[in-house]
Amino acid sequence: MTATKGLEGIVATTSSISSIIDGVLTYRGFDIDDLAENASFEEVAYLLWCGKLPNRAELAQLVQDLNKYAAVPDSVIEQIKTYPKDTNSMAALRTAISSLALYDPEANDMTPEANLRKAIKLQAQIPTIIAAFARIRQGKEPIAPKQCESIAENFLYMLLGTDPEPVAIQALDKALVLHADHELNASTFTARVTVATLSDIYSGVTSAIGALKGPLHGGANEAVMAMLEDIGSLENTVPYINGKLANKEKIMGFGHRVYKNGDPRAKHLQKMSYELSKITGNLNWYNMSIKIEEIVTGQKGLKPNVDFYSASVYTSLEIPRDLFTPIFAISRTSGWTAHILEQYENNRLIRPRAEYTGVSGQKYIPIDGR
Ligand SMILES: CC(=O)SCCNC(=O)CCNC(=O)[C@H](O)C(C)(C)COP(=O)(O)OP(=O)(O)OC[C@H]1O[C@@H](n2cnc3c(N)ncnc32)[C@H](O)[C@@H]1OP(=O)(O)O
Ligand SMILES: O=C([O-])CC(=O)C(=O)O
Repeated sequence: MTATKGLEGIVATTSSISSIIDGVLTYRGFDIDDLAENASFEEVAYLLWCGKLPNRAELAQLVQDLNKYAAVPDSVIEQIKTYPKDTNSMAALRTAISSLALYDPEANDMTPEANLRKAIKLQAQIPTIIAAFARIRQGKEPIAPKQCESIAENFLYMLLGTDPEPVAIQALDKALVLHADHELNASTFTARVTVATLSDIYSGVTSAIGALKGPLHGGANEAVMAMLEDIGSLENTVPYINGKLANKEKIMGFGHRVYKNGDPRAKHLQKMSYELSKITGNLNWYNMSIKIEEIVTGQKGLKPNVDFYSASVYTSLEIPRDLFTPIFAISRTSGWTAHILEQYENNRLIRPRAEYTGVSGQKYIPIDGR
């Protein structure tokens, strides 16, 4: 038995949800370029869960359900109030999502109808939790969700406390479409492994959030912004990045396990970053990002991934840096839960093998003899 480091190139499951063959990302057969230009996040979530685009009545029903479930149990909000004020935002989200299960009477109901309903509940409640956490740590009361046409609008409203501008709603909605699913990425694989033991959907999403948190995966978008802030100016960009590359340090937001010729989502986020920067009148982050891309692609051949330009997009939307990865989680909840439903439909325990590299033949020595 020989191990493949990082399971690179291993095909671990079949799935009909999304595909990244030949550098083209599709959700249920629809090209991401088409969806990014035309679909709302709610249409995409429906597509991922149900395998087809919703008609008007189906979409209206989903929006109604998302509004119905968006409020989070008071006990969960009270618990968030007890978190230390400097809690890591992904740790807070992970803990709060896990505790949601305690208050859902159908948490352990494994019927397909209950599981789809729980997927919709999680999709509705995760934005509310993140916005509540963000306000509570500032000493403010959380804002209850209102009846909205979109998760993007409701989230910005609950986070910022004012009705968001249409341009901000559209930008966040498009970012959610772009992040919704991505074949067997690390967090989705994690979710599938968890529920393949026939554990519940809350356990699957809680595990997935833990995997998304890391800077080699979803945590990279926050790390990109930290890097931009550390660089500070366009003049400092070239020496800073050259220094990192000379030290063989990774540049966050570049490279990908599967895409070697570029991530098809990055161009959309780059365009959004430019357009939003023009509106805010601050092109600094965008110009620095372009310069970084020039250097990293020029010297290492590495292309920006989905996390790179999303950092400047979210900053233009006045979203605090440590909420970037939780926003990724809002979007990816649709993909995680679609994969969880698919796993349940045709389940088998996921249990690979390890190539043993330890010592053998040891004999027990009584403790006083060691
Ligand atoms: C939503 C997402 O999850 S997208 C990915 C988000 N993560 C990041 O942006 C973090 C930065 N990028 C990386 O760490 C990697 O490119 C990953 C984790 C995304 C993919 O990793 P892998 O396929 O395992 O590639 P691995 O880390 O082995 O890198 C291969 C080589 O390219 C180099 N490399 C890869 N990414 C980078 C980078 N961002 N900056 C500099 N060098 C890099 C590695 O140092 C390594 O070089 P070596 O062969 O000389 O040792
Ligand atoms: O697929 C991956 O390895 C990471 C990624 O781009 C994603 O999760 O969107």
